[in-house]
Amino acid sequence: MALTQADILRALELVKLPASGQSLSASGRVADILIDGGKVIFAIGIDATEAAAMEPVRKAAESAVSGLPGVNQVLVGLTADKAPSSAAAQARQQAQRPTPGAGPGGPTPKAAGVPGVKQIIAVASGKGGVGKSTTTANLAVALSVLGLKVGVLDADIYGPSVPKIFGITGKPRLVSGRTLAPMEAYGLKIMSIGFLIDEETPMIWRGPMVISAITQMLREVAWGELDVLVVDMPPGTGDAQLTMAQQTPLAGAVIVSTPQDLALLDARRGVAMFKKVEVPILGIVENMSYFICPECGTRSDIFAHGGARHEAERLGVPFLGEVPLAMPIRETSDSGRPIVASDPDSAHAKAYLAIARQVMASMAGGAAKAAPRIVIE
Ligand SMILES: Nc1ncnc2c1ncn2[C@@H]1O[C@H](COP(=O)(O)OP(=O)(O)OP(=O)(O)O)[C@@H](O)[C@H]1O
Repeated sequence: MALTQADILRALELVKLPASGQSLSASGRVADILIDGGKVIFAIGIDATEAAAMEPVRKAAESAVSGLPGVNQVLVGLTADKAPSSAAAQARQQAQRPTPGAGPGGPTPKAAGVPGVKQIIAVASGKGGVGKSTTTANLAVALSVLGLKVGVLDADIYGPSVPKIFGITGKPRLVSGRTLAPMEAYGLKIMSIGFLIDEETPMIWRGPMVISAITQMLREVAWGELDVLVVDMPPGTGDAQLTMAQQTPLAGAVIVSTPQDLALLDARRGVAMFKKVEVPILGIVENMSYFICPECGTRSDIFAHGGARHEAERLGVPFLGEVPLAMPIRETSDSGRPIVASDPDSAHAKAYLAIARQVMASMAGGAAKAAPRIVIE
């Protein structure tokens, strides 16, 4: 007999919520049950502040449903559509804000959220394809060249490309229990959501898995001691991105944009999203800013370069620097050798190093505190 949603809900009657003792099925929190042959996927709705407390419930739900006849794979995600209460957000903010004047190389800031990791920063973009992952990778290598211990967490559920940019093949190995060893490249510790989510998992099922996957990548990876963990966020400003920004103990966010008007509108939305969850903006990077002809050396400002600098000024957030549209950046990024690692003396690598210095300065200064209120038009 084919499995039905009623079978799933019956199995979930055995799973109790820790606070109330109510059964998970009766709580009304189970949503989006999808049954595909022997594969079952569903979400458990939570308040964003409950993520850690509800993780055992998620695991119990997974094992209860795994026990049903005919089930051969179960994926359960926690989803939060409510922002954490403002008191909780404030407490989180205070705990994470770097001590004034303390960069990642300086005195240890208070609770960074993940043991051993001093600061976690996000690299985000309001839309896809603007070069966010290329920027993440080169910024991470540049921070390491500047003397920091750096990790990269690829949280781009829609197109995890960090393994490719760093030329990583294979999967991380288990070190103990559920703890995974990060992969390593160019002296960085690297973990990607691509290692955890099956490539064939349809996009609509990825959203519900976001919180569990992020929690797992933050807490169940042996990161060791890091000065900074750079998170490559999924592009855009939808629910998945907002949930992720809430669930990751971020010290700040870098927004990548191209100079086009449309991309800048998206960048503005990105800035607004982080403000909403009270994550400081470290600044905006203008990628594919201008083009230098490799034949004649002539510079062309294809999209009226300088738009992002102007936008940053308008929004009252730091402008971190510009990166040209350049063949060597694309070639090295697409062949697993980020340019800052493979050609550190090139002008392009220097552009990323200058941005990394700005990011360090922004982190040390507690980011854009005096930014004006942002209204999305
Ligand atoms: N400054 C640059 N010059 C030339 N090519 C670039 C530059 N930045 C990124 N690229 C290229 O553009 C493509 C998209 O870049 P990337 O994957 O970093 O973007 P993304 O914003 O992370 O995309 P997605 O939204 O798909 O995750 C890649 O082929 C990359 O090599």
